[in-house]
Amino acid sequence: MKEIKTVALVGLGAIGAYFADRLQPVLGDDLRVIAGGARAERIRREGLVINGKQEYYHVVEPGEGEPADLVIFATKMSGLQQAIEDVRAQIGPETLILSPLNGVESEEVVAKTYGWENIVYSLMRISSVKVGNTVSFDPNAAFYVEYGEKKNDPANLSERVLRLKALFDGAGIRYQIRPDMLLAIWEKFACNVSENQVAAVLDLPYGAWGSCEDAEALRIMVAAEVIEIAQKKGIPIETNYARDHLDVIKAVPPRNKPSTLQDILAGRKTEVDIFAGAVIRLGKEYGVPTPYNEFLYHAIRVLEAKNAGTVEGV
Ligand SMILES: NC(=O)C1=CN([C@@H]2O[C@H](COP(=O)(O)OP(=O)(O)OC[C@H]3O[C@@H](n4cnc5c(N)ncnc54)[C@H](OP(=O)(O)O)[C@@H]3O)[C@@H](O)[C@H]2O)C=CC1
Ligand SMILES: CC(C)(CO)C(=O)C(=O)O
Repeated sequence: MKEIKTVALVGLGAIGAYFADRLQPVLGDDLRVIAGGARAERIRREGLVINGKQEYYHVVEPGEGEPADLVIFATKMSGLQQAIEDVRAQIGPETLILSPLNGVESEEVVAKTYGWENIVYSLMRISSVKVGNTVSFDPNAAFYVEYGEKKNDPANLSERVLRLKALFDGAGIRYQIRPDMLLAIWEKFACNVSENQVAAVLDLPYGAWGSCEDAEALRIMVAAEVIEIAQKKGIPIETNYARDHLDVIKAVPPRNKPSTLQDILAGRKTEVDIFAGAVIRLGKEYGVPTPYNEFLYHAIRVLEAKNAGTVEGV
């Protein structure tokens, strides 16, 4: 089995920092952080402070270098297309690709340029926050990557899943290889669409779902639209998935905030287009009405407009 010895990471933000933190100690300069222009200069000059520790990385500019064994996309969806172009020199016929962004579309976007052949499905079950040049996540929390082929038989994993497993084991990156990765991605999507968006509109931390019945009712109503679309697509998600997920949510520190609320509070654009935006589009395609997501889409756009200072009188 061919060892993964070189990794190109594009996106050194909240999620990218988690990978960088774990991969640099085992790969050294063979972890290449891909960045160009002012961003590259800033990363070279300032590095990144991860959980209080100053770190510096081997920065490789777009167009430089040679194919890596693995490319990890860790940008937001709004930056993914540019990242796809910037990482071109790092991608050869054998390069494995992970794009653990939220939403259900990142693999498709990457596949439009590089094909499906080398893409391994993935998502992040982690809560990480980047503010300025510092990233914080609980290093001891049971965070993990879910990854794998579309279908995975634990007794007969594919070679590339095993190559990634060896890398993650060596680097101390926790993971789960789910038997059905499309199911895993849609379960996470149901969480993000309901938790992130309701929390963003009502300014709620994670503690709300287990302690406030009305907040919980909204979470379930919004998730139901995603679950109905997923079931129409043939994804075997349980009708009660969101309700049953409450036990997992209760284990999240009650003060934690989903990333969409963090974006609103920090005055950044949110990822509403890959949450409610995608649900509305897919709802039309599969004949599922999505009124709660339509409401949330516009509500979050209003919050963005307030942040941008374009709502008169605010
Ligand atoms: N944060 C979290 O806890 C979780 C996030 N996710 C998902 O992971 C994805 C990434 O989120 P997150 O890490 O929070 O986002 P961040 O905004 O923290 O990080 C994105 C990083 O990508 C960099 N970037 C953008 N374009 C390029 C490019 N062309 N070349 C190099 N670097 C680039 C940005 O640099 P710059 O700042 O210079 O623009 C930024 O550092 C999202 O889809 C998110 O929903 C999933 C689970 C949890
Ligand atoms: C942290 C987590 C898993 C919460 O839904 C997330 O994906 C986010 O905040 O965007």
